[in-house]
Amino acid sequence: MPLKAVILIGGPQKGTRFRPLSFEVPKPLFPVAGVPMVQHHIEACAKVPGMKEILLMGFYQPHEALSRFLVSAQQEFKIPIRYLQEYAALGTGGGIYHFRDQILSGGAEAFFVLNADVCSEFPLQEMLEFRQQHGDVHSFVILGTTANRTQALNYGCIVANADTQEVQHYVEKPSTFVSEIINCGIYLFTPAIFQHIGEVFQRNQQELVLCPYLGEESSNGWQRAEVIRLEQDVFTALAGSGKLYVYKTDGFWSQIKSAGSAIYASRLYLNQYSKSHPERLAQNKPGGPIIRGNVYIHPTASIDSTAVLGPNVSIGEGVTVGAGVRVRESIVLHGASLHDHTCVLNTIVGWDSTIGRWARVEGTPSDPNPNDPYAKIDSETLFRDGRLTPSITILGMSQLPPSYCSPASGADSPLVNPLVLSPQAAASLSLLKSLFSTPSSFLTRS
Ligand SMILES: Nc1nc2c(ncn2[C@@H]2O[C@H](COP(=O)(O)OP(=O)(O)O[C@H]3O[C@H](CO)[C@@H](O)[C@H](O)[C@@H]3O)[C@@H](O)[C@H]2O)c(=O)[nH]1
Repeated sequence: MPLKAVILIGGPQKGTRFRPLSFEVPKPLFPVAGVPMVQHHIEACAKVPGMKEILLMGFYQPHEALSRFLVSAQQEFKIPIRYLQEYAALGTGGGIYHFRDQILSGGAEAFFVLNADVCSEFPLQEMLEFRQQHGDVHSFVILGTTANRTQALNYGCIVANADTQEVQHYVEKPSTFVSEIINCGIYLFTPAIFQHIGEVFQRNQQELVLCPYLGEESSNGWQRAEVIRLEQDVFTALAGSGKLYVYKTDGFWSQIKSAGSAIYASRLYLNQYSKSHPERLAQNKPGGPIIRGNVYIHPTASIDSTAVLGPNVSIGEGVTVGAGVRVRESIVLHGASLHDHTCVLNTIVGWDSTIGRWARVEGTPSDPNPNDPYAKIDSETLFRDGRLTPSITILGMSQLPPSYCSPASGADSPLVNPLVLSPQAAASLSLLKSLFSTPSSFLTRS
């Protein structure tokens, strides 16, 4: 069966809880377990038999980093991968409706939609099989998992028939308890979904005709009608109609909203590597550093043989790790340098940062409650009850990466456009530059 996949990558106004890291690279390209966050999605989609094309959909201006990533992913996974840019944030349903012809081109009979900001085992094949067994061929499937009663309120909540798994009731982020089964942000649709999204679009348009002032916020009323949320506008209406089913997974799953959740997601993916990519996990070797648990080291990194790394450590491209260094539960991003005897725990060390000799950089883990099997990571608030929520430590980068500072090169790629920064974005980037150049020189003690 010809299949497609759409990965919703959002845009620059999204991912605010991921700052300052999302200022430097778009959040979907942030490395998790050594590879860009969305590469895990792409890899899972590329494995599904019949997959014809993978579409990344968002409202980022195309730029060099994204374009380079797409070219290398196409080569690695041997499947067409394109970026479709929304002219504005159209919501989780508006973008796929706007680009429906592109999604269905080539005769796709079904397609997956995946939120970029989740990490998962991505049981896509299982979702296909589940649909064969439980629904009719035109039914839609949501991937669901179990959360605890309190945390479920932060997600889309699903009430399903216990025998058939048909969704009877769907409420997006309810204010009181509805169900422990939550929406994982991974869906299997057939082309028939566009009729349902189309109905919402028509309704939005009619509302605009009746109440034209509704369109005043946006420069254009059409745009407002095109903003559609899959969850509130479509799933809520589909629940109870016999067309929407939930496939529950016990496999690992987490949102990646805050930078702290990137360390947790890295741990989940590194665990998975022992089965899926053992070659990506560092081994203890004579003359090499001491490895504890799951560790990813980029082949270009230079690690002193007396360093001790792990568990859950990802070391990026060109990183230098000196003698006697200890790193645990951390992500060290490309170009960073950890001088001799530094200790780095529960931290993200930003691109090109330098940590001076004997420095200790330590954050507080923001893991889910280990005593609750259904606990999810809490990434909602920086402050709770007026107090700063303890979290991982983040060192920003010491200078802006070339891909963000200079106009794009490589005119042969169709995606490459000169980067256009709005005045606000340019101002915040220069503010960041000044803020983050100071701490990393502070940390250098040679
Ligand atoms: N292309 C595009 N992508 C978007 C847009 N708005 C959001 N996204 C992408 O869609 C995903 C969901 O984003 P949010 O709107 O922030 O929703 P959420 O709070 O993460 O909740 C969603 O995901 C949960 C699971 O992680 C679900 O439980 C919940 O029901 C909902 O689907 C993210 O990957 C985000 O980048 C948009 O206008 N356009």
